[in-house]
Amino acid sequence: MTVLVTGGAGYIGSHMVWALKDAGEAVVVVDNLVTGFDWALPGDVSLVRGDIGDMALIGRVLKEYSVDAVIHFAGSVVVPESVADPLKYYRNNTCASRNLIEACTAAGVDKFIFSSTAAVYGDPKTVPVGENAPLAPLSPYGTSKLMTELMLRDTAAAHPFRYTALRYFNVAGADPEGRTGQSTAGATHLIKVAGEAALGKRDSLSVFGTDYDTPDGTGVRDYIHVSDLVAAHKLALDRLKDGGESLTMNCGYGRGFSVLEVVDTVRRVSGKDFKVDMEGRRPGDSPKVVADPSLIRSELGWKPNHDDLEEIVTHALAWEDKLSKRNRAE
Ligand SMILES: NC(=O)c1ccc[n+]([C@@H]2O[C@H](COP(=O)([O-])OP(=O)(O)OC[C@H]3O[C@@H](n4cnc5c(N)ncnc54)[C@H](O)[C@@H]3O)[C@@H](O)[C@H]2O)c1
Ligand SMILES: O=c1ccn([C@@H]2O[C@H](COP(=O)(O)OP(=O)(O)O[C@H]3O[C@H](CO)[C@H](O)[C@H](O)[C@H]3O)[C@@H](O)[C@H]2O)c(=O)[nH]1
Repeated sequence: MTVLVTGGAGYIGSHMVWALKDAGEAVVVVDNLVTGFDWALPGDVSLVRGDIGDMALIGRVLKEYSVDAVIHFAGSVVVPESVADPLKYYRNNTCASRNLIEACTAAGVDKFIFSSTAAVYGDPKTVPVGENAPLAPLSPYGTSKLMTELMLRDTAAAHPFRYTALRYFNVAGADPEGRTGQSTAGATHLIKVAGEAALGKRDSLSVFGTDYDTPDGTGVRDYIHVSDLVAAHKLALDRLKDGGESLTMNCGYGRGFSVLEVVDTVRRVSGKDFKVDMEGRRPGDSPKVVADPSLIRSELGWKPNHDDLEEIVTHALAWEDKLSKRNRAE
């Protein structure tokens, strides 16, 4: 029995594939390589290059590889881009996921794990935010993911189909063994951008918004190490295999750091100073988003091993350095 990882050549998906291989699971990846890289995958993993919205292709893959569970990472991920180009997000996140889910029900694949996001909460009234908080995304990205959560809920009510939706908070860092990391070209994520600035790949970093109602006026996020996130998926997969019912859970640590705290940490860990420009707020951004992780801890017995901003930044910088050497060698 094989696990299909969609978006497995991307940042988080490639970490998942390495972790599944480490656990001895058979894996097949479907990725169109729009933002992913085939070299991020272990050499012996099958990569089917194609679109998750292509039902005929997905149907063939589910059958040919005897897939019994899907972990669905493929999608478009940049909040401000979704504000500028909402229909891209409804096409590539909502419509493509719809087709993928239908292909699963048609093939009788009944276990599904979905990459949702803290962006479904928008600007939560209470922080840390629990799963029962009002869902009010501030961006088409968040709405496109919430719509997929709703499709999963309705599909599970109508078909023999069980899912786990994990609402990730801000994923960062890289594989501690240095096998993969975030390689996204033109990345917009704070820790990635700060790492690039520290290594001289960018001239400066912009801080988007300095007048939020937060201790230093900059946005606060719950940064979670990608390896802890991937471990939560493995626990969720095992739970579904044991017959667990559908669940939606936050995946974060329960504490937040401001943009300026992240910048300070990157400067300290790298030993490199870089220029920081104070700018206006970025469209679609929440002031403060921090997880209440009680549910995932109790349901999955999830215990993070890397809840340390310095460690997250250390691994992100180590990968950034490796990526520079790789790009120079090409
Ligand atoms: N990075 C974060 O902080 C974060 C937070 C919350 C949720 N997520 C979610 O996690 C998932 C993975 O994000 P990531 O940061 O690894 O992004 P990424 O861009 O590195 O990975 C996405 C992968 O999906 C592939 N892809 C995109 N559209 C596709 C399609 N239609 N068909 C086939 N392949 C396609 C890309 O080529 C890429 O390899 C996304 O669904 C994202 O919304 C990420
Ligand atoms: O160059 C930058 C980049 C970011 N920020 C700030 O840093 C914080 C984090 O921004 P990111 O772009 O790193 O992440 P987001 O919180 O916007 O979104 C990320 O986390 C979300 C979940 O919280 C989503 O799921 C989404 O996929 C993922 O991009 C925000 O306050 C943002 O304004 C800056 O000041 N400068």
